[in-house]
Amino acid sequence: MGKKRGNKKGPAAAAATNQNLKYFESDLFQCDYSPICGRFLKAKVDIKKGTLILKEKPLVAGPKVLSTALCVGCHADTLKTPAKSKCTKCGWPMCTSRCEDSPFHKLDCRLFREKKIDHPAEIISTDYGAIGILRGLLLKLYQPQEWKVFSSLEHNNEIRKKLPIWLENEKYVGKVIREKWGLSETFSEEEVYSACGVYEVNGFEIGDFSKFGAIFPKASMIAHDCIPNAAHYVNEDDSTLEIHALLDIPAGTNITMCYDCSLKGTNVRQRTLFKTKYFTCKCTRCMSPTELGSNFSTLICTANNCKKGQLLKKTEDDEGIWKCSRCPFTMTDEAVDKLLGKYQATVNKSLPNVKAQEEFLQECKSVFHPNHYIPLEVKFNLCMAYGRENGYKLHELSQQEAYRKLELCHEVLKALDLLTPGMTVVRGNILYELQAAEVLICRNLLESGKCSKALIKRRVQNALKTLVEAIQIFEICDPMKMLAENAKATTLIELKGWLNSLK
Ligand SMILES: C[S@@+](CC[C@H](N)C(=O)[O-])C[C@H]1O[C@@H](n2cnc3c(N)ncnc32)[C@H](O)[C@@H]1O
Repeated sequence: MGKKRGNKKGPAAAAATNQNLKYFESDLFQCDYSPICGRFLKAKVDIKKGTLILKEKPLVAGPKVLSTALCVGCHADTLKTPAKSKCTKCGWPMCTSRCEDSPFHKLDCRLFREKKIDHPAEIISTDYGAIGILRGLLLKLYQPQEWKVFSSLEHNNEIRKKLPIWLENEKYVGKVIREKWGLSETFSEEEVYSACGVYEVNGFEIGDFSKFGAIFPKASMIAHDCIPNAAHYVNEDDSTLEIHALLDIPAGTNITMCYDCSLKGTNVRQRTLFKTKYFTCKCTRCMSPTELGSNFSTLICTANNCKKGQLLKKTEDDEGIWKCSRCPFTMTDEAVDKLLGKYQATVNKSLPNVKAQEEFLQECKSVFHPNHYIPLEVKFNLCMAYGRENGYKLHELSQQEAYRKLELCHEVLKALDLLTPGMTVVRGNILYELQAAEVLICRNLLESGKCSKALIKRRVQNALKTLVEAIQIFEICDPMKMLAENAKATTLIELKGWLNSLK
């Protein structure tokens, strides 16, 4: 991680306090300001977990910087599915004439028409990636009220200016908008770079994750925390964003989201947050070397005469040295990152089945604490894979495999309870798999006659509760709503029926 980076807000954020904070308020929350994280949202009343805190339509949305060849209406990749049509008004490429109705294309369509700006002649052009930023800038010309909101959003220019991203913005956005499209009189350099920053710092990814970003001003006021109490989901059909409470949020408490990778270790989270949002998180989890006792980043000492001690980084240690708890062995941050990168690459690419994942977990034992995020990710994958992968069915699991699935689900849940408690989708998935394993075990036990009916009934009652909790989580998460409906219509009814028959 190298040197600590200060988070003190610069003039842009200070100026933002002069903006009408009321714009960002609702019955449930108010907007406040701190010199460390700028504006943030705070609960006005007690908010119960599962509550819909906010539902918002995008202020603007468009392709992300560096996107190539796409439909300017629906943003489909026209390299994969060639554009068959053109916008009848501005002539830019579109999949079909239906894409012309896209609300996102209105402002750029008007400008391209008025200024006679033609689409790039080349099939592959990164100019398309400047359209998202242009759409933000066009609020200045066509929607001044919305421009006030857009231009008040945090851009972190003071930090971005010193990073390679600034040159990338200049090459792929500044030059395209101001020089190629001839808009240097219309938009100053400062405005273009600030709009780039607003997208980077506040943008939510929707649709094809790598290509399409949107600005939801109210949601973007929510501060980051590595143990968040709220989460967002985007409805892909109408691009609305919903924020739900993952936990009970008492009145006066900050509403927080995890901007990225809550299920990674501190080194990875901090690096990603700085790279994408330009700040260093100082939440309680980041400040705790053991990540609040979870050992999510803890390594096992590999020194020949030790192999037992735990390797931790003291967060106040500027040099980023990892020290063994039992011997003088140390590792640098760079060496740790290299090690993590190597194991993460294996997890991402070369564990094709349950057997390979179980073997990998054995290998991990000499390097990582059992709760380290890398073995934990594999354990999560295994929870989902046992009885599901490659066409092999849940009821085909042996009793031993079902117990293994159950054990893994409990292990993962324990870590989630510490680090991402509440109604997260990950928790919903694990609960769903846990009840499935438990029900299978109970059916086998009943058949074998090795367990009393009363005990089996108690276990099935618990499995039912677990299933209900999983369904409640899926119901608030847009991409999982269908699964919730299916589970209610089938699994839940079957389980209740079975429980009734266990008299
Ligand atoms: C999406 S914006 C949040 C709204 C912003 N605070 C504002 O006033 O417009 C994200 C930026 O807010 C700041 N921020 C959010 N959470 C933070 C935290 N936990 N610690 C420090 N800065 C934070 C960072 O500058 C980050 O890049």
